[in-house]
Amino acid sequence: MNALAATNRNFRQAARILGLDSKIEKSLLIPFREIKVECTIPKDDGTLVSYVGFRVQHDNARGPMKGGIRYHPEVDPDEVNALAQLMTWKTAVADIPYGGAKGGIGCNPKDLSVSELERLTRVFTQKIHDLIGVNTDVPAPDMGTNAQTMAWILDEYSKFHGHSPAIVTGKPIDLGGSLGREAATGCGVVYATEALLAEYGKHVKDLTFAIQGFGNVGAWAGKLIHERGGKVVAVSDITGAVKNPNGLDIPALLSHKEKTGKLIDFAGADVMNSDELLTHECDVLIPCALGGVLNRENADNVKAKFIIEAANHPTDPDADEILSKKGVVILPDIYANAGGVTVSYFEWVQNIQGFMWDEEKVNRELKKYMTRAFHNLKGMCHSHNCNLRMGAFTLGVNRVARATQLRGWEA
Ligand SMILES: NC(=O)C1=CN([C@@H]2O[C@H](COP(=O)(O)OP(=O)(O)OC[C@H]3O[C@@H](n4cnc5c(N)ncnc54)[C@H](OP(=O)(O)O)[C@@H]3O)[C@@H](O)[C@H]2O)C=CC1
Ligand SMILES: O=C(O)CCC(=O)C(=O)O
Repeated sequence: MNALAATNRNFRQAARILGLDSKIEKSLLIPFREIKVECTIPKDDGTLVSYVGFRVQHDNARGPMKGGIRYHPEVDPDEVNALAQLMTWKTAVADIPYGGAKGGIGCNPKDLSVSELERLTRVFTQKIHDLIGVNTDVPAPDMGTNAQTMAWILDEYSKFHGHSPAIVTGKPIDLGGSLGREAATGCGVVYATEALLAEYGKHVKDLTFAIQGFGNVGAWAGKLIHERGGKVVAVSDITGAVKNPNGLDIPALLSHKEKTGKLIDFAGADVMNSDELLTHECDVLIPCALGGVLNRENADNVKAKFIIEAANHPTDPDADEILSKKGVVILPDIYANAGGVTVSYFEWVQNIQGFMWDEEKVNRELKKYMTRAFHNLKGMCHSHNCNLRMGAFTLGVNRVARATQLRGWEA
C-alpha cells in the first residue's frame, strides 16, 4: 500500500471513531493546493538537467501551512501528498497554530555539487515564491536538505518580497535560525520516548536501542540516548550498518561518520547487513530514515518491544496489524517526531517578535509541548479505547475539524 493510501486509511479510521460528518471528512481529505513545477538548471559542466519539484499545501484551518522540503530520488506526488497530510495532523497534535504542507524535488542530492544544489534550490524557489509566505506556507528542512538549503530559499524569496527571515525555519542561526532547532526532532523523539517508557515503569538508561538512519534525526536521537545511559546496539545509514552488543560509542561513531561519510569501518563495531537493522535484537527500535520500511515482509521478525516512529510513516498498515498482534507498542510519527516542527514554530515566533530565545528556554518549552501532547494523546486513547496511532490521529483530526467548522463555509 503506498504512503497516500495508508495515510488516507488511518485518517478515515479516525474520522469513523470520531463520528465525523461525511462532508467534513471529504473536505479534510482533499489538499488545499498541489503545486508541480519543472526545475531546469545548468550543471557545472554546462549541460542542462531537469527535475520535478512539488509543494503540496494540505490544510490551513488552524494557521499557515508548515512542513519540510525533501530532496530524494524517490520523491513522488503521492508521497508528498501523504507527508503534507501527516503535517496537518502533526501540527494539530502538537497544538501549534499551523496547518500542514510538504515539498520535495525528485533528485539525488549526493550526485549534485554544492553550486548545482544552490541553483536547483533557487530555481525551485523562483517557481513557488508567490504561493508560499510567512502567513501562508513556511518551508523547513527534511531528508536531503539542511540549514544551508533554507538559507538559499530565504535569500531567493527575499529578492521578490524583501528581507523575510520567517519564510523558512531550520535556517542557520546567523540568519535568524533558532538555537536548538537542529537537535529538535531528535530531542523531541527522546522526550516522547521517555514519556512512553514512563507509562511502563521503564527508563532509557536500562534499555537497548537500534536506530535506522544516522542523519539529522537519527544522529541527534542516538547522541541524546547515549548521554542518558541508553545502550545503542545497532545503527545504519545508506552505506551499511554496524552493531555492538555492549553499546556503540556514539560520540566516536559520529566523528567517524563526519570524517569518512560512512558508518562502516568504525573500529568499535562489527558490520552487519542493513536489512537486519530493523529486526535486530533490542528493546526499542527507532526508524529515522525512509517511509514504509516496516512492512509485511519483515514485521513478524521485529524483536523490539517498542517502536518510536522518528521517520514519517515508517510502518505500513500491514506491519501495524502484525506488530500490534505481537504486542509491540508503536509511538506514531505524528506525535513522536513533532519536536522538529514545534521548535520551527518557536523559530517563526522569534523571527516575528525580532527577539531571540536562549537554548534552555527552547528545550524547556519543547519538553512542555511534547509532554502535554503525550497526555492529550493518551486521553484520546482512553476516551475512544484505541491504540496510540488512533489516539494521535483522533486528537489531530478532531482539532482540525473543529477549526474548520468554526471558520464556516460562507462564500
Ligand atoms: N529533519 C527534521 O526536522 C525532521 C525529519 N523527519 C523525518 O525523519 C526522517 C529522517 O530525516 P532527516 O534525519 O532530516 O534526514 P537526513 O537526510 O538528515 O538523514 C537521513 C538518514 O537516513 C539514511 N538513509 C537513507 N536511506 C537509507 C536506507 N535505505 N537505510 C538506512 N538509512 C538510510 C541516510 O544515510 P546517509 O547518512 O548515508 O545519507 C541518513 O543517515 C525522515 O523520514 C524525515 O521525514 C521528521 C520530522 C522532522
Ligand atoms: O519543521 C518543520 O516545519 C517541518 C518538519 C517536517 O517536515 C516534519 O515534521 O516532517
